Amino acid sequence: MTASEERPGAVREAEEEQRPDAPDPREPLGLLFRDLRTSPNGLSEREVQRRQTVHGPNALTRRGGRRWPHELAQQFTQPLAILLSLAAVLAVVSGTPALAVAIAAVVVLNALLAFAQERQAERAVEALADFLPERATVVRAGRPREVAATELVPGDVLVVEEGDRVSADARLLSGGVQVDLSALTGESVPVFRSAEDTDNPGPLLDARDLVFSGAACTGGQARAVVTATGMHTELGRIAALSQRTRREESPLEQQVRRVARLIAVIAVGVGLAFLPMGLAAGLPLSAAVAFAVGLLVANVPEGLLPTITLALAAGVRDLARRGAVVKRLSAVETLGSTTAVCTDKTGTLTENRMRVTTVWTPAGESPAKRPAQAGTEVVRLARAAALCTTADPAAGHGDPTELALLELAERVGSPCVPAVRDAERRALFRFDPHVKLMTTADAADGTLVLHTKGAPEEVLTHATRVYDRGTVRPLTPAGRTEVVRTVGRLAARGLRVLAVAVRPLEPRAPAPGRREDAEQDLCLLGLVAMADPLRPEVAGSIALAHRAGITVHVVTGDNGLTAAAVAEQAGIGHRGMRIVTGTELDTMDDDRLDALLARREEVIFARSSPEAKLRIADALRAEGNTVAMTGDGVNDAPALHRADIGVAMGRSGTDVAREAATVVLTDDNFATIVAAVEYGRRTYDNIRKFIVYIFTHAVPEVVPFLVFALAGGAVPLPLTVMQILAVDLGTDTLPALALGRERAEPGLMDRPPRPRSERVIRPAMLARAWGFLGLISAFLVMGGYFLTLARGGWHPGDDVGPGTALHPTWQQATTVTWLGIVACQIGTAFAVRTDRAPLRAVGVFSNPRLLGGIGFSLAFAGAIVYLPALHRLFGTAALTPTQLLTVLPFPFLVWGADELRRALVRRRTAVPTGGLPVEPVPPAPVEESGHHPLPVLLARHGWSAHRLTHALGVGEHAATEIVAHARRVAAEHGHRPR
Ligand SMILES: Nc1ncnc2c1ncn2[C@@H]1O[C@H](COP(=O)(O)OP(=O)(O)OP(=O)(O)O)[C@@H](O)[C@H]1O
Repeated sequence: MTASEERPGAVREAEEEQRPDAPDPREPLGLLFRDLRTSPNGLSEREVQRRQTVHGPNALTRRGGRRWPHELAQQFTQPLAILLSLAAVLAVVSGTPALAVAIAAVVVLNALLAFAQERQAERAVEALADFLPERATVVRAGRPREVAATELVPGDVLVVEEGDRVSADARLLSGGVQVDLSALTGESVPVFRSAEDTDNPGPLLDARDLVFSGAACTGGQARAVVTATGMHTELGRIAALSQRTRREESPLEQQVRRVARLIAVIAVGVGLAFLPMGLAAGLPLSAAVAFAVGLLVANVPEGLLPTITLALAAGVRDLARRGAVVKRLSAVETLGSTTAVCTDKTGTLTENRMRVTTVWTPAGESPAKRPAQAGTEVVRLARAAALCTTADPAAGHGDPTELALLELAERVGSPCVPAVRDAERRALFRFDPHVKLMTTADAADGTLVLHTKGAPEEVLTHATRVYDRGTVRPLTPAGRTEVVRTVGRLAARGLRVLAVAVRPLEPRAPAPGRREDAEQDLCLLGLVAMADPLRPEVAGSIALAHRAGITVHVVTGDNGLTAAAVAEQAGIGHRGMRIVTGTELDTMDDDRLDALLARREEVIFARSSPEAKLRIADALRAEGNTVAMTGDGVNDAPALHRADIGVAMGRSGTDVAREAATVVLTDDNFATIVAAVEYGRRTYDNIRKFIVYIFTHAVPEVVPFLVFALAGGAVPLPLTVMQILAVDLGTDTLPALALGRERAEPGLMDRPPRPRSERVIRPAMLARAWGFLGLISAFLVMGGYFLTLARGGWHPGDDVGPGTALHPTWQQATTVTWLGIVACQIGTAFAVRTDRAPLRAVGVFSNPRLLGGIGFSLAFAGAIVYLPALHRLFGTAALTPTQLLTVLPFPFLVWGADELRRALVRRRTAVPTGGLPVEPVPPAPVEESGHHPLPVLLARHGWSAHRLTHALGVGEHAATEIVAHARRVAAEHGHRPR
């Protein structure tokens, strides 16, 4: 059975669309080269350009059909929309068609708004692809070079390596690779594909010498000729058939949806309960029903969910601009609750710009500055190290460690030309992060020499001899000790140390086929130590992370002392630092690992394997942490999946890691992770802000009805249902959206992380919305209403019905109530901009969107109050200047009251509530946690006297007070003394 027979009919149709001249990828290689008009040397640039015009870009185009009508229709079947539609039907039945039309308008407007916002959110996520252009290595005119994956054409010769994502369908020419084809087959176990396996009668996807676009290469290396690109690839055909999958709802959105439904149920209950009250107050049945419907509409938070989606999408866009590409909307909220970050060292904390600073051979240590200074030992070492590389500076690719070694060889006067090096190479065992070694077999004067470089302890394990001043002698225990001591000394300076060794093979002996055979009986040449500067912004970010209560662990393949020195420079380890090596971790059971991490010390996991990351992520999560974990290699993918937030390096990372991650850093920088946490917190805070804002208006909308009902007919209705709708859907919409883009509140990163279990709507928020801001607003608007009535000569019980003398006064009074609500909501918008801080701390005019939104509200309100055409619809009347003046102070009163409340809250909890405030100071020497009671006390909370005085410049007396305070704060936050 062939591949096409196996696949469904629709696939076959898609297949028929294939270009008639497309060659069969399984035909003999010679024929395939002829049909594709190419050769193992690849195409010329000119030919590539020509083919690009013929075949178009190598990209998938969406052919999912028009889906928007379906998506729009879905908005009308949401429970809240159905509820409101029922309310509209009720309004028709009760004889108030205007209200029914208004509610229907609400439903339609809301659906349109939600639809537009959903699409914008989707587009924000889709647009992220632009931030992560895929690259591919191709051989063109005989030379390998990196190009954008979209530029690939059939006939290109592709180089596929571990960690790459295959970007076109291709037939292997040489080598073998392990590929994960799950994107095409759903089967996640990697399969081996080799140029040698050419006998493939089965389905196309099973052909053992083919690789396909969308596959991830998890091991090996191969060259392959591209047979199909873009929509003609197997992946393209699947994409052509598949529908766009619906975006998954984030936990936050789910929570809010549940709350919105709950509130809707309450609203229905309240509406029903007030129906008899309305009747008792003397209303006719139709008016009572309209009144119940009004209450219902007032309480249903229709606009909440789309506004949240939009705020998250805005967060995604802002983060992308800041260098963190977030692949799921929900990641924005998870980022905000991060409690632990596990970071790589090289490239994330450091710049990944290596330079060899010291070379050690048994002849001594040398700074290896100029050829003249380099002895023959140094030159021999540098040459061996340079031969054991795959980097090519001219082609613009290569591991910085290797680039540094090539540069060293050049510096000491023995440059290594990559093309010659590669031509002389007979075997290559790439750097393996598990064994931490790399070995090559290179031809030299008719014989082969094995060159090995790697982590010193690993090289030492496989070395039996040492090259010492012109002679080869056995590596004695004393000799080993000296090497180990030297490594320790260099590593303690923060240098990355590699050992270099060789083994010449017997004349005419073949290159070893297995790594184990190559890496044995080595002759040690010496050590190279390289410096990799700390990124300048890292220390500040670590301090910020500490202030925000986030623990930073380093998980590195490097030496513990090197990592500790770098960590120390970065300020990691403020509460104490532990170094755990890979071997120690292997012997540690899960309970001990949990106990270690529960101590809240920062841990350096040195010489760790990628699998260790998975264990560490699990242990941290078991401790209740929200874990962000960085990674760049193929083997990091499981840990990136398992962490709450997998962070891949966009520049240096492999495609596989980028795919597994939730966040991709386009600048590989640790500082961006902390910035992303800050954005996450800010977005979450902003969502809470507009929730408070939207909830607040329910009170001044419900209270007028209550007063009316409870007054038993003595007080005329202060607010009409249409007026409620004008607030909910007119004046409140834009300010709510604008609050979603509010700046960060000062102290945002001085708070401890939000516990995972905490709900987005906290009781304190409801208390503030309903019990404080809402009540004040209700009090003010009712005051305005009665004042207007009284000024017009009204007494309780007077008839204000149409045709009576008091009717115009009543209309003006309801207008005052309505405008009062609008005014109070303006005050509320300013009040909710901060949760604790005074508004001046963020700037009264610092959110131009909000000012614009309020401007719109005012214009809308002006139209409703003064445009006669709208008076009938909304039951409003033009106000006199005096009446306007009644409403004028409302925003200031609401806002001012909340400023006072916040000032009181701040006084009650005067200290930053976060983890203890920490300055980026050098870690205290261990002896300091000695016998003096003060340091002991401080150390219990992660502080030492030295650090305290150093950080704050205070004397011992002040320090004592601070410690006492620190203890109180720590106790309040559940930090038990250790
Ligand atoms: N290209 C290489 N060839 C040989 N040995 C290497 C090579 N790169 C690194 N090493 C050795 O392996 C050790 C571990 O390197 P690895 O790349 O796994 O970790 P790292 O990059 O230092 O740490 P991190 O995980 O923080 O990025 C290094 O300390 C070095 O001794």
